[in-house]
Amino acid sequence: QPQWLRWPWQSLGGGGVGAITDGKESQTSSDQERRNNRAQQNGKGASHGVAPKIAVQPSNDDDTALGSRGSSAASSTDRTSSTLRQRKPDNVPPSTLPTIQPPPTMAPTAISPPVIQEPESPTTPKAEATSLPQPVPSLSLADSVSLTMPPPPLPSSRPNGRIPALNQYPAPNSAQRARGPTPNRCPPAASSSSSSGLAPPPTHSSKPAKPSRQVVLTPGHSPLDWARISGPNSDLRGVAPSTPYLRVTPSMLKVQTGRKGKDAWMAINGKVYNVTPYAKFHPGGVPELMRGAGRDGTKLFGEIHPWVNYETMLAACLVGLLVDEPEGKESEMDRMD
Ligand code: HEM
Repeated sequence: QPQWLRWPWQSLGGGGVGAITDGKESQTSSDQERRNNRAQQNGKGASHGVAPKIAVQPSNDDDTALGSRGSSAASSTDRTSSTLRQRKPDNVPPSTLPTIQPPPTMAPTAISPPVIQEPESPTTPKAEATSLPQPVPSLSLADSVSLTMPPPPLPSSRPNGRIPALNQYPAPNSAQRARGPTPNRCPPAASSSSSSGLAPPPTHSSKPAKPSRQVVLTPGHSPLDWARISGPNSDLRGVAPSTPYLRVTPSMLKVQTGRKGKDAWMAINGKVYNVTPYAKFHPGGVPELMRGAGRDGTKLFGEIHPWVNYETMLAACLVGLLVDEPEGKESEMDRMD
């Protein structure tokens, strides 16, 4: 076995340290230094306490020994493989050769050859990248026209040909619109006729504000309180629980006025409700609600607040359906009148 292949413990010279050399390399001295640094980094990275370390010493007589082989092309070709190969030196004495130090825990016969990988270190020179620049795509405005998304369709291309009208908010039948504009947001035309201030000019699109006719409800009678007690499982009809929905005639409705110990029934759109439990929760007050008691309040209700969802609010109070008077009964009632 040649001396240059022996491991340190095989008692080469230099204090029992074996030698590996880069041997017939074809680099300049600066290339050699870079490669040496890399080899030392690889030795650290690959060791992790297991793989043997490699310490490569520069061989200054490479160029003289190799002569014309020291071209840059040959150098770049050998660069990757030079750290993996162990080459026989030409004229280098053993004491100046690179050394391998096995980890102390490994037995001499169990040592595998050092594996050195090319590092991905950012310090590694990447001269090839700069010598082969990537073509940069041109980004002129004219070129990008065909690459970009088409513009959105114009408003005139809407299916019904109409743009959603923002002036339709709030909805025409909403409470906000019925109450008029928000106070201090759009002053009346009379006060804004002067050009002072930042208020926009009057639009004349909304009615003048009506004074609210809502009353102050007694504690425990807020809309939330009503929602709580009139839930889906509530029965506030005021009739026997097993009673089916009634067919309520006008004569039956007429006596349910809320007076003389009778509950107040009110018909709205063909349904008859017992509004007595709701009376103290009515934001318009009890007397206003009682205007529709004992009769068909559909017209009255619709004139004041057609947006109110009475069907949901009074579901627990539904007594039955308003039906026509039977023929005989009607004639009898007419006679009584
Ligand atoms: C036909 C009989 C009724 C009359 C005469 C009447 C009258 C009124 C009045 C004058 C107001 C005040 C409106 C305002 O703020 O200026 C009002 C508000 C209200 N009423 Fe009635 N009401 C009747 C039936 C009902 C019924 C059956 C319900 C419920 C199911 C109801 C629910 C409400 C609600 C929720 C409000 C507040 C509306 C809001 O703030 O937008 N009303 N009502």
